[in-house]
Amino acid sequence: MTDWTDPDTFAQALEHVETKEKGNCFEDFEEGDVIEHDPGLTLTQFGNEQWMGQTLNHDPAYWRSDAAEARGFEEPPVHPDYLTAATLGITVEDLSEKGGYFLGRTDVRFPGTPVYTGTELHVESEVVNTATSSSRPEYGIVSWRTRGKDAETGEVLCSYERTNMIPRRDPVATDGSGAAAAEEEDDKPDLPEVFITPDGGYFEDFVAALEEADSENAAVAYRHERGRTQDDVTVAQLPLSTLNTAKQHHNVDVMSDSPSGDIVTYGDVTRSTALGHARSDEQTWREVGFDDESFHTFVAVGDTVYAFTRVLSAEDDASSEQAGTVTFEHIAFNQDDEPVYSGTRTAEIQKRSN
Ligand SMILES: C/C(=C\C(=O)O)C(=O)SCCNC(=O)CCNC(=O)[C@H](O)C(C)(C)COP(=O)(O)OP(=O)(O)OC[C@H]1O[C@@H](n2cnc3c(N)ncnc32)[C@H](O)[C@@H]1OP(=O)(O)O
Repeated sequence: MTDWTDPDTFAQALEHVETKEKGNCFEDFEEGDVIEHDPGLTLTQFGNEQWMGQTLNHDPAYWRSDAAEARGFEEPPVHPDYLTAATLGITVEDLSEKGGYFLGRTDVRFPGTPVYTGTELHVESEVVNTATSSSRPEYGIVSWRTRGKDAETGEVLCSYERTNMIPRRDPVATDGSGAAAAEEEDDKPDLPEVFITPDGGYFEDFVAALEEADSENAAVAYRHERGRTQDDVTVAQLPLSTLNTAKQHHNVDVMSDSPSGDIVTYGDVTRSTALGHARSDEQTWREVGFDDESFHTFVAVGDTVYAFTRVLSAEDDASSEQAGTVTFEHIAFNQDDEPVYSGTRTAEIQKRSN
């Protein structure tokens, strides 16, 4: 009788069997397709606190009732970074589990916030674009519009457009024009002469720094001191806690043979950590949205995520008298000073006068 667990026999069996595949390839996506994601999760206090704790998002309004009430919340709400990460995590099984990297995201908005713990999340995505990668014949580039909804009321809580590389079933011939164009780019830096750091983290501090920068060849740009070295918790545990099944985060065996050569940090962990560092140096009132987010290179276990901020504009038009609106560009970078993430963020920042 054949012993299927004999190593030689088993190796032969493995060679002959089919693998029941998970996820979809590039060819499976067509513009206009709408995908209702089956996974869903309850946004729990534990999940919220685990995410915020590990990414250094320690703003007391999300942890303590008195601080929450002082900011106009009924109770400590679900953090927008956790809501975003959970919305995306739920989509991975259908959209990107096959592999291929999260390249970028834009138009991240929270129409239904504040969201409180206990809310059940139901997510759907629509394919908005499919494109050939001119530099990587084994991949295509797909963009989806995703909406995370309150499963009970249908209210949209979080919405964004995201772009990934997705493996093709069949590689195509490409002209390599993408890479060639990149090489031709004139990359002479055009940095200002002066870099200004705001005196504090209130709205008025950002306004004053921008006014100072306006009068000379200067930018309001600075780095944050905190760093967070990536470990098993941030790389594997946090994405799985959002039901993100991307093999990039938890399958060392498969990833040893991939462009990164190792498991890598979930893009939402990288950006939330960098944003946590930035927020620790400001008086946030509310998060408004994020645009033009890009993931430039991999972050792996042992890498340290730091943050750099450039202040782009400040307007006195917030939803509350107690705050003003500030737009930032945040760049997450590693221990070798390489940018790993960048994006613009609009947030309402408390006024000192209140
Ligand atoms: C949730 C999740 C996974 C999931 O979801 O399951 C994750 O968290 S995973 C971890 C987070 N993620 C990363 O760790 C990736 C970091 N990144 C890189 O390591 C490099 O980016 C690369 C190795 C992937 C590629 O390297 P690279 O080939 O040198 O990169 P590029 O040439 O810049 O991009 C190639 C083509 O993507 C086009 N492109 C780039 N960015 C955008 C954008 N924002 N929108 C639209 N198109 C874009 C580009 O225009 C080019 O197109 P062409 O092929 O046509 O030229």
